[in-house]
Amino acid sequence: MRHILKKNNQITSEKDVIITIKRLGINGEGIGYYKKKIIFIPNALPGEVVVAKITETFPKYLEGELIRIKEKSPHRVAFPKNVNPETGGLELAHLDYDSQLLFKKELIKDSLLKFHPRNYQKIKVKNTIPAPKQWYYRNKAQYQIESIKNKISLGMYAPKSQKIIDLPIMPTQSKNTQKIEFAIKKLIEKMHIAIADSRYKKDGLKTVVVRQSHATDEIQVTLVTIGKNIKNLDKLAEKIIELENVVSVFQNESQWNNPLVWGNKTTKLIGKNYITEQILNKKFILSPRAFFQLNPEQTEVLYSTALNYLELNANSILVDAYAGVGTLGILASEKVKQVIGIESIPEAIADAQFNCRLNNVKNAEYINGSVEKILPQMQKDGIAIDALIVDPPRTGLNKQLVKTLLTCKPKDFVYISCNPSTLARDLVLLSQAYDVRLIQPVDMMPQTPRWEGIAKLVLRK
Ligand SMILES: C[S@@+](CC[C@H](N)C(=O)[O-])C[C@H]1O[C@@H](n2cnc3c(N)ncnc32)[C@H](O)[C@@H]1O
Repeated sequence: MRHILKKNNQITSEKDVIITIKRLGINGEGIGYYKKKIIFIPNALPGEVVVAKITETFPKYLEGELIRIKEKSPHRVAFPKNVNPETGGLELAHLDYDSQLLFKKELIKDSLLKFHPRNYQKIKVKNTIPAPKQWYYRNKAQYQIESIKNKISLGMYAPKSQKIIDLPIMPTQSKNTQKIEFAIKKLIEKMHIAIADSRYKKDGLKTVVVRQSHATDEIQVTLVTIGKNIKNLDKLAEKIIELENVVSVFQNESQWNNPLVWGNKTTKLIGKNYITEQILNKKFILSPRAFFQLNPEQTEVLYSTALNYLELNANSILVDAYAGVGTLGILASEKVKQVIGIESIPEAIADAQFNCRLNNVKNAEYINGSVEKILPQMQKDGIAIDALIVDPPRTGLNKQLVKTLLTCKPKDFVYISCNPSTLARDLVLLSQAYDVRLIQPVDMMPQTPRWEGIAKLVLRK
């Protein structure tokens, strides 16, 4: 047994243990048991017998680090070559792709079993739809930047660490977005741009976001800064826009006390106001802060599958709740009488309204505000909703909102979710009035445990 000094200066023991891995956890870690206590071991696979080091002890569970594999899973594949194994976002890269798809089907089945919405045993969970590309699919890179002893690092934090992996090779990130991040780092070094430093609360550059349109190749760069006046930032923007495919550079201002990457104020430094993306037969403009799926090719599959689950007709009033830049509503607009979109970010609403004009859509209206406030108001105003799409963030639907839905009762209802736990939780209440006909997982993020799926709900007669 070795002894280590922990972060909180307590001496604890650290020892190697042999664990049989039973299943994968929600974050893709192997799960086993040590002395009847659950232990999470990243990079270990079900069926494997591994030697692990216990790294953290909590009252209800342990965390471990994989030291050696004694018995290997037949589903283990080689981790991509030349990639730093500390790089985050590749939690399942050591598992073959068919098993990744199965894992994503099992994730939602496990959540249904945990929360058991009405008739959960009868809910049909379909096989996960595979992504067209398993590698190099991500269209947006959001890299942090730091300068320590005059050495600049631009990249992502290693999991559970404050260490930035400098210019990581990310085999899920599109090659162009990586190339532009690398080129921007060189410019920052050459032009001596100030880097934000939390130790001395020194203002400067904090994050470099590069997003590329799959349809047009246009690249939008956003420089997130702490503070407004960063010396030579405009000159840096002039250099960045000369890089291949870059059409605009923005500055987003954040503050030290902001726990999020993005601050509230975004201003254009140079170039176009937006980039244009295309999904199926419709075009969408994207301003820097607007949400857009990270895997554009698979987004077409996600959206067309979701819309096919709705029985829309020329008399339908469709509500697209959590509308982003209006994608789903605009794609459905030809089939319905009216689309009403609800979205909380004002810039996304402006994009959605522009997108309607761009696609000559005249029967869609976008309302800025929270779904929790706008839907009850619509109900008070006597607007009868025939069909509803909700596509909320990971937290799922607020309980009060679910109660509103149970009283306004749209006949057709599709729930797009990025979190199987909150989906299963919300289905408990929703299944009081709705039958959950099926759940279709769609793999938007190969090599990661990130989950996306669609639930089709039909009002019970
Ligand atoms: C998962 S995204 C979906 C966007 C869009 N449906 C798409 O696929 O591009 C969730 C969206 O909901 C918005 N949002 C988050 N909370 C909200 C709320 N309480 N009310 C309205 N919109 C909200 C976010 O700004 C984001 O655009």
